Amino acid sequence: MAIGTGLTEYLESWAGGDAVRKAVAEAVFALAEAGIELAGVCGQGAINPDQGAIVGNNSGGDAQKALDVRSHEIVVAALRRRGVGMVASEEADEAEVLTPGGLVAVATDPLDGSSNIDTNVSVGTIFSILPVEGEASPFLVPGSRQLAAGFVVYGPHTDIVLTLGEGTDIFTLDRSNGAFVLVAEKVSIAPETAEYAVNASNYRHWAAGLRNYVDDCLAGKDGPLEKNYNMRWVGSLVADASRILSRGGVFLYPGDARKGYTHGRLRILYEANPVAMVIEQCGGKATDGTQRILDIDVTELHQRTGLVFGAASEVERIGLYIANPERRGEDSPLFGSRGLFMS
Ligand SMILES: O=P(O)(O)OC[C@H]1O[C@](O)(COP(=O)(O)O)[C@@H](O)[C@@H]1O
Ligand SMILES: [Mg+2]
Ligand SMILES: [Mg+2]
Repeated sequence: MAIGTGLTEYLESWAGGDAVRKAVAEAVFALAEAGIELAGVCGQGAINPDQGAIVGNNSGGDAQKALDVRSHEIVVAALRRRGVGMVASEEADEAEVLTPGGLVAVATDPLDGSSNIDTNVSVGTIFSILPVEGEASPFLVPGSRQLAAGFVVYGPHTDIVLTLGEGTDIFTLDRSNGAFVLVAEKVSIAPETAEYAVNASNYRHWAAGLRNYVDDCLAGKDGPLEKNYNMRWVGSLVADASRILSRGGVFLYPGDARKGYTHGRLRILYEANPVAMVIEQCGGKATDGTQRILDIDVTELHQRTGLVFGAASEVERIGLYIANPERRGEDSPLFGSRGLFMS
């Protein structure tokens, strides 16, 4: 598809006469419609002072803001209008049937990064589109079953990052006419990087392998990795993922020793799986530290997972550090020539 193609033409041409593809396309249209509405709502900021108010807790135990609840309602209403069969959301304990007989189900984080909402930092809506087949839950399957996935980012511009399983493409909202326009096709992530993203305030809770990796990044050119690293952490997964799509890098949110953080913070169904599919479709990798995210069994809607994704070689390097903490990753062919165990 040519750069500048509208989302409608792009999806209609991809779907053709295939019933499941048409259902996927309808789900993406729904998410685009919800995205336009949410971009407006988020853009109001403090003009609407109640948005940041805490109104309860979601099933993950996170504080739920008024805007989280509103985002959930906007996304669910759009999916219902477009005939999506079922929805599972960060903001609802249970999955909900929207359209009996619908061919696809959507798992969503309706507002990712909502703790940032008052600070005018990019937030977004993450989505995973799965097939509905028989009576079994469409959600309790590995992420490799996703038909499509992506996220909408409400930042200086509103983007939809989308994969239909044939590469990852990016659309930007043209605010003059309300249409999403293809701006980047078949995005690729360079396998090597010297930029990592991690919430380093958790350092003391990490396992030795991860501490060793970050220590070696901090040692820069003088350490075993023999290059200077840069660090970035937005704290909105969609914004950190967008940066990695545009200029490379790796993101780490591992499990750690804090109570409730054994499997990290991020939820596999509607955060890690869709981001992992997007990243793999760019040639990157996504693991829980050692295991491929898309191969992990999902047994609960709000299941958590460690998440490491981005530049393929760096994700592999991090896996070696985690798997062999005592050897500081020196088994890796990617390790610098001055590894700690090398003469
Ligand atoms: O505050 P922390 O521990 O750095 O966690 C940041 C992570 O939490 C999240 O905000 C979780 O998403 P929600 O805002 O949807 O709960 C991610 O977007 C982000 O990567
Ligand atoms: Mg989130
Ligand atoms: Mg959220």
